[in-house]
Amino acid sequence: MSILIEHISKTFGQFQALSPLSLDIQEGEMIGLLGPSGSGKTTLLRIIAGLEGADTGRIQFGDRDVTNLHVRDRRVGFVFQNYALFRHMTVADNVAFGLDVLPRKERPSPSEIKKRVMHLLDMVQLAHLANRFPSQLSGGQKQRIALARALATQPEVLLLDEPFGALDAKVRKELRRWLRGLHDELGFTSVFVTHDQEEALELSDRVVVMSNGHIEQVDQPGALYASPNSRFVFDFLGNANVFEGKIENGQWRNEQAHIVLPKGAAQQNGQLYVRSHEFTVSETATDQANLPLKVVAINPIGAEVRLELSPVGWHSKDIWEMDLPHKVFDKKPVEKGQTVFVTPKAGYFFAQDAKQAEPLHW
Ligand SMILES: Nc1ncnc2c1ncn2[C@@H]1O[C@H](COP(=O)(O)OP(=O)(O)OP(=O)(O)O)[C@@H](O)[C@H]1O
Repeated sequence: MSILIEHISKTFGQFQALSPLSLDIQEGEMIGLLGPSGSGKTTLLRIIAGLEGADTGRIQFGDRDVTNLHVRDRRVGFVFQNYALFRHMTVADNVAFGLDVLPRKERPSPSEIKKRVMHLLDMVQLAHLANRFPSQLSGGQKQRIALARALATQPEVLLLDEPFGALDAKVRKELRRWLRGLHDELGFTSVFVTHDQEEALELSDRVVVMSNGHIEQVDQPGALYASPNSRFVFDFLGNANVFEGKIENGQWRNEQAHIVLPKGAAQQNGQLYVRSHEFTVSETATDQANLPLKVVAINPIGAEVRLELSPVGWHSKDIWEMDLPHKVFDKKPVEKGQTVFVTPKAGYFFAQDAKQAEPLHW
């Protein structure tokens, strides 16, 4: 089922939670709504669901205008972060719930409901827990039951609000893959809310990046990472470090630090965004850059070592982060308190008032 969102806006009192925004979701797509807290993700999801009314605009599911349709008539499945299972019902009864409450003429027979529930429990690989109560399940199991329950009425649209937010990193990753598999197998359309960029990039066909009640960018994960269209998206996706430079003799200068412009770069003041893996590190300045930084922390993170670096003799809004493969770090280990020099290999440059970044390579 495709979903068309046109000029949807929402205010709570004086507060504009959503500015008029539009979005076209294809049938069978998995869309991630990504953004910082308060950016309007949940509000948009609730409006799609029919749990919240919009002030302006309209929503269409396929050819059906559902703008004024009650939540129960929209035929969407929901999954929330906090499972929302009924504590006094068994797992099987929880999954059957959506079918049990259907109006009589739409409700399948008790034996058909039983069959469907067992099929769903098989699908989420928890048939052996059918007679347990929610309190006897782990968080990951509860969330899979919540998903089975949401799918029981065979919705064509599945809406998920931070579905894995309360789970630990490993279970979260497993459930993500499993959800993606289920989505592809059953072919429904999914919209999920997350503030975890890794989750959004890994799971979505397209990511909708939101801030302050509007959409900043909609793109496939790879395109979003390669071509962020604003400072906000750049900051929000991936660890970007910012060097703010004034142009002087073909260099960007920031107090004692400087970077030589790459060939072809326009001579303008602005901000250079450099991702945390796009540097080299050395004990002295290079011909290309003099960017001294003091090592304030060294953290092994998975396959890489992350250095936290504080500028020496120049200013930056944030601590810089640099990710090095263990092999590179082990060859020439640095120590906490030491001053090192970094040299960018690539970056994106935002000229003073420009909205669009220019990709740069040295
Ligand atoms: N019922 C409400 N009454 C008043 N303000 C609300 C209401 N619901 C949401 N808001 C406000 O609207 C803004 C957007 O909220 P929303 O829950 O959509 O954000 P979000 O991006 O989902 O955030 P989070 O990641 O923290 O859940 C917030 O500033 C929130 O305080």
